[in-house]
Amino acid sequence: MITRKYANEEADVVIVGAGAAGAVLAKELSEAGLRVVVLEAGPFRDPQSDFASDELTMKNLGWQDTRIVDGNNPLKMGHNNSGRGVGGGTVHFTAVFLRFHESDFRVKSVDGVGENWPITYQDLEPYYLRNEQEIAVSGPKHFPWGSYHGPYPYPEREPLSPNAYTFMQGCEKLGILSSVPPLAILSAPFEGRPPCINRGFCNQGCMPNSKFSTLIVHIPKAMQAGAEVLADCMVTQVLMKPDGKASGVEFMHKGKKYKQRAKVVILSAYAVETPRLLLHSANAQFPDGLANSSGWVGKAIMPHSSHDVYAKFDRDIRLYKGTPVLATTQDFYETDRERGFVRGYSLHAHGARPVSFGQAISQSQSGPLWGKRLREEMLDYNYYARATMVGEVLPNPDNRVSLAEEKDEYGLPRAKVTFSYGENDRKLIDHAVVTMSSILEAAGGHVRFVVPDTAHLMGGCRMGNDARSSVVNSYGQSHDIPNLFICDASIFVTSGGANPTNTVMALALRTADYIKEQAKRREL
Ligand SMILES: Cc1cc2nc3c(=O)[nH]c(=O)nc-3n(C[C@H](O)[C@H](O)[C@H](O)COP(=O)(O)OP(=O)(O)OC[C@H]3O[C@@H](n4cnc5c(N)ncnc54)[C@H](O)[C@@H]3O)c2cc1C
Repeated sequence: MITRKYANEEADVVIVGAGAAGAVLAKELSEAGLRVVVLEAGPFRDPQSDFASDELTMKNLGWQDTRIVDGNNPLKMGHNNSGRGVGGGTVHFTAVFLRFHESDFRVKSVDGVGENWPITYQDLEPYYLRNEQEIAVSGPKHFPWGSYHGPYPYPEREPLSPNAYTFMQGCEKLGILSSVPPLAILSAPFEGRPPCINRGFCNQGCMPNSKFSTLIVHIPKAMQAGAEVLADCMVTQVLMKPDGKASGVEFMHKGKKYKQRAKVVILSAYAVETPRLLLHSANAQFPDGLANSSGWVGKAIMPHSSHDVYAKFDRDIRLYKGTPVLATTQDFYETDRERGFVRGYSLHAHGARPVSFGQAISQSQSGPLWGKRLREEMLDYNYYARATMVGEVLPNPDNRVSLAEEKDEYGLPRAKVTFSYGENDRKLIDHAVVTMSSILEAAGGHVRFVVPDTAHLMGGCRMGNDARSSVVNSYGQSHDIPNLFICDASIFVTSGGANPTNTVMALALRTADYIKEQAKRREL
């Protein structure tokens, strides 16, 4: 049994998923006086007792349910993708907190590929700023790329890790500009939280609370304002009324089924679970799934291409030291036609703990490594530096989330995730791998392993002005069902070449303002 505030009542808003977007919405809407219920599939963790400095144990922060993957480049799911639990992916994310560039919102006009967003950079700018101020992002006095050059609310992080120094050294030798990135990690005390002490366990959950997550920032504020946050509650269906509006959701808690009625339903369950929920909530009125008159639900999912380059040095680097990403370059972000492809990428100096190092090099492009050879290579862990790319992947409707035949423990069809790179994506990756290799070699290293990888899934319910070719409008409101909103990484139209969470949270703030306005005008 769970105790519930609105068991027999209609809440104003029910939010599915307490991750980056869901928690921002919960805070904003409850502080505006709306009666909010948040349903989160995973647990409500306490950083001090539930986070361990242990790579393997903390894999449980990721969404580990089986997904069926196919396509020419099947995606790695699990820890690498969504989070599961209050805070969602922000609990184990690396906290690189970049903005998208102006061109990201207009790729069709600028480069003739993909689709334009229904909003511009200027529409999101005030929300980026609000996010950065609300969580005291630390960053350089002058950030060289994009439209915003700082200053960030808090000073940039010091000291740099040896891996970051090495990356910066290589960049300097090649005339590539590099910088400390903006990070959602404190460089000085803020709201009772201490500055980072460089333990380096950001991807395992930050025990001292120096790294931002919505678990420790937005959710407590939402609860303070009256929001009900129910953990271990897996939403299994969006419920509909005969008039074609959503009436609430059905969810499971400890094997028992419950319903939560609400005036507004918001799905913030990330790029796999949101389309899955819409597709399997199909009914007689919406036989192809909810919000899917366009046929675009599940389509055009995009990871970032995220190949890693590992180079061996004669000196110690010690990839475990410090915050994982302390150096970056966006010199290759914008289209340069001479390179033979459009769009671009960011490069980060990126730390790696021993288990992920071993896993990575065992799957490098030069062939699988195991047994004695893997062990011997791993003994040299301390001498490796690593660079990683965040590469823009173009949207392709064939890359999609659909429903598999196989059922999960709730009797729901599992998500099937299909992904293949296109030609532009492959050329971009090749270019980035050469650039990363040159940087590490210029710093004195010898490239030993190139490891294919992906990160940050986006898309699957893209926003747009045309209801025939998009799922939601620019506020995340479904074109088909006016009281059903989608607000998470699934509404991205293109993927940009930068880590996405600042953009996810900026979109959530904008959607929250829109819903607050609607509530004021009693249009909910
Ligand atoms: C290892 C790693 C490192 C990353 N590093 C960075 C970084 O440095 N910078 C950056 O910008 N981004 C980074 N990201 C990406 C970032 O985590 C995501 O962009 C962000 O969390 C997406 O936000 P979201 O709200 O769409 O989904 P999430 O934050 O994933 O939240 C979705 C929530 O919905 C819940 N949920 C799903 N289905 C249901 C259901 N049916 N019922 C109830 N609840 C449900 C999930 O449990 C989850 O808590 C990283 C991600 C990973 C995995």
